[in-house]
Amino acid sequence: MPGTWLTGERPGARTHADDTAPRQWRAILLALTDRDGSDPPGGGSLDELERLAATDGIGVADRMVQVRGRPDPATYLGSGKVRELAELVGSRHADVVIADGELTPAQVRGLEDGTGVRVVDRTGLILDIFAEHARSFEGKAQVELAQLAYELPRLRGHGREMSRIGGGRMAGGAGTGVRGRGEMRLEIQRRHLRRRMRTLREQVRRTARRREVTRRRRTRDRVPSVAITGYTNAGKSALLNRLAGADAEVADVLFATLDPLVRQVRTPDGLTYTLTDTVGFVRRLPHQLVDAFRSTLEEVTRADLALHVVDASSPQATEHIATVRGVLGDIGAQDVPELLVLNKADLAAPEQMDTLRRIHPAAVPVSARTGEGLDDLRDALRDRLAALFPPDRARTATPADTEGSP
Ligand SMILES: Nc1nc2c(ncn2[C@@H]2O[C@H](COP(=O)(O)OP(=O)(O)OP(=O)(O)O)[C@@H](O)[C@H]2O)c(=O)[nH]1
Ligand SMILES: [Mg+2]
Repeated sequence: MPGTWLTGERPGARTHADDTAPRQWRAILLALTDRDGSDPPGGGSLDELERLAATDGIGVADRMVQVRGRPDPATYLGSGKVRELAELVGSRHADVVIADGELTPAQVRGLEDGTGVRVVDRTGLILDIFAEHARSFEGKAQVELAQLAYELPRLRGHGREMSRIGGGRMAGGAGTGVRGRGEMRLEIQRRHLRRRMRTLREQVRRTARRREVTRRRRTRDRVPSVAITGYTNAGKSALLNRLAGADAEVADVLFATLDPLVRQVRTPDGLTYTLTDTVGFVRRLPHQLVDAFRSTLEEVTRADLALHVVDASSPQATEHIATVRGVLGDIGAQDVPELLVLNKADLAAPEQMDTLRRIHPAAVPVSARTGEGLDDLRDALRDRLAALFPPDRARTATPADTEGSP
């Protein structure tokens, strides 16, 4: 499987001249920022990039931020800054440069030529993490699909810009006729990727269809469904474990969960509902992943209620809420009723908790760690479900009965 940028040379696989033991990869984080230093990307953004890097087993040697309105089309940074970056790479013994923004293939090449080390962007890093965490057949197929979508335009020699820069070098005189040999090889590679993508899409579609059948049966039986959603690392899996007595993987890394996990839960007054844990969101979630994971993400779209979990202890809690709602809108889940949960109440500063509660009066503060607030959450869930599924209707009506009625 063609992987992303680290395939075949995972961190730790390298040794340095002065020590023989394998060591962790070291990265320089790179960002462009507007003149006022706000967005993109403020400190929060590079902090998040650092967490993403750590999740992928990469340590951060240093950060470099250039104030610059628009990236240079060839080198991302200005040429003086590229030299500065190369010096930083050398003095910090860095192995890789990770850019917070999205780089064009030309910019990757420009920066790699300028620094002599591997250069990757945020999307490539996130794809790598997803590839490491994919467990199920479906998850792996989705990740590979996203990787191929990312790679397709990055194959050397693609596009108009490349036919000028690289095309001449690759095809120059080596082939016959109008198209050089390099260009033909490229076309074969591209065709191969596209064919593989079609196969993967079909696999993903088949799994999604199977899930759809199960879901339809539950709808017919009027079993309400609650989907846990939220930013990555918010504590979604921890909450599922608390509410459903499940044993979903809980880990202090980003994107620990990629596959939907469904559990049945009974409220104290006997209402049964399903609770689904699924993949978390992140700011600027790569569109290749949104496309590939659409059927997984749509678990929320089909749910009767979205349990939106927020890490209330994060300084970025408000941005995270906005990001999650944005992605939910993108996948067509904006009309699913939401119950907001302010998780990690044990960690959050009291002032921050007060602020969040003021802005979101209906939100329920809980701690999946200590269990605090869980009874309130169970009550809130019961009330919301009872409102959505009045007991008399739940027994008599079927979806077909209500279809088309006002
Ligand atoms: N202090 C504290 N830590 C929590 C709480 N809930 C979860 N955590 C921790 O936060 C980290 C992430 O928890 P998960 O349940 O894996 O988060 P998630 O939302 O499922 O994350 P992904 O699946 O990676 O998107 C873990 O280290 C948990 O132990 C809480 O209420 N308080
Ligand atoms: Mg999880």
